Amino acid sequence: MIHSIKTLLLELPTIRPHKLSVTTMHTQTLVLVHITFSDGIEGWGEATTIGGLNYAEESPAAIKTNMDTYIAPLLLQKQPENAAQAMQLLETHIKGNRFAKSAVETALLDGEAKRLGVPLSALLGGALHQALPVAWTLASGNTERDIAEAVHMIEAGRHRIFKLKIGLCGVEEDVRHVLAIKKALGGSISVRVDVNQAWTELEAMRGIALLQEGGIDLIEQPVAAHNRNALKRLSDYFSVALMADEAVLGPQNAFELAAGHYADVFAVKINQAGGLRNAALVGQMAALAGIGLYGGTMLEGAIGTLASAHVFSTYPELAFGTELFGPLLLTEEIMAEPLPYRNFMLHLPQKPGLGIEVDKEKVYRLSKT
Ligand SMILES: O=C(O)C[C@H]1C=CC(=O)O1
Ligand SMILES: [Mn+2]
Repeated sequence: MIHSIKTLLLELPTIRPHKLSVTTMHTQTLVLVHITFSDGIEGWGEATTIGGLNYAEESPAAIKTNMDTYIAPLLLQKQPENAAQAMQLLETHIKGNRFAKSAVETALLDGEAKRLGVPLSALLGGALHQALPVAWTLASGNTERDIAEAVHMIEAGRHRIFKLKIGLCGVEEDVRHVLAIKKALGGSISVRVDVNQAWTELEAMRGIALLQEGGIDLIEQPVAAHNRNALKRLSDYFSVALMADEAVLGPQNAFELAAGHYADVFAVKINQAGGLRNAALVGQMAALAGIGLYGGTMLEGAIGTLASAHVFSTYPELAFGTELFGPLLLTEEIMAEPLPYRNFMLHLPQKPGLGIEVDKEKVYRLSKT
């Protein structure tokens, strides 16, 4: 039985300002869900978004309010027997709120996996990968600083795939910034860009042509998420891989995008998909449609990052790797031990549930409530 559900807000500083076309982040707010069960087992889940309401339609405050006011009381009253029943209950009575649902499902699956003594991925069919490549986002807003940061990451064995956030400056200025970094890092390093919806279709035609010519590997969400027809026209026209990110939501919408081949690659995010099993389904559908997969992040802390890693470990292939670097952007460690990042990869913990213990005393101390 579910004994208690608590939702905590933790606002943690980032290691440097993180500049996107939609906002500049100085902190990240983690919404943690802590479930205790009557047999003494505990489960943890997490939701994050980016820059309040700048990126998506659920804010941290709204996630907590809806958890405390609607979702937790419903689960405590109905006492679903497993995560699948819980998610069906929430689908029936709670419209939207994909991020909150993802956090709850993570906590429930963490608890179930601990009870069974298996890693969380086992409840999703089992892991096909024991380690996942992890990209780093260069977003300091300064070309020289980005190059120095990338060189440091390569030398430290941390990252050799870099994603650059663009879309704030003019197309030509952004392209100059990207190609200067590509040139400085050399041919063996993968450089990609994320436009976060900032370009019109005509700007995208100009920008993508120059980036393709300059050896950039992947162009993420160049146009508005709702403009799926433009994304498809661009994907059909260019040979460089185009990735849908903000456009990819839950399974229903991913099914339509996959069936119509609206992009070459999907960035899958557990929050955007509305949970772990949904994110697993989105990945399987994309794979069936011949669409490449990329393990996306909503800049989660350690809990959401581990949950995402368990999902992505079940994918048949991850042609473009992952960007599960969220905890490395934060100044505070909230787990009993840091996540195992080694040799440019995140290694999946083998212990039951998410696989790494939360530093409970610390998260309660840091939480605002
Ligand atoms: O992909 C996004 O749009 C959001 C996020 C992922 C990495 C990063 O730096 O920002
Ligand atoms: Mn993106």
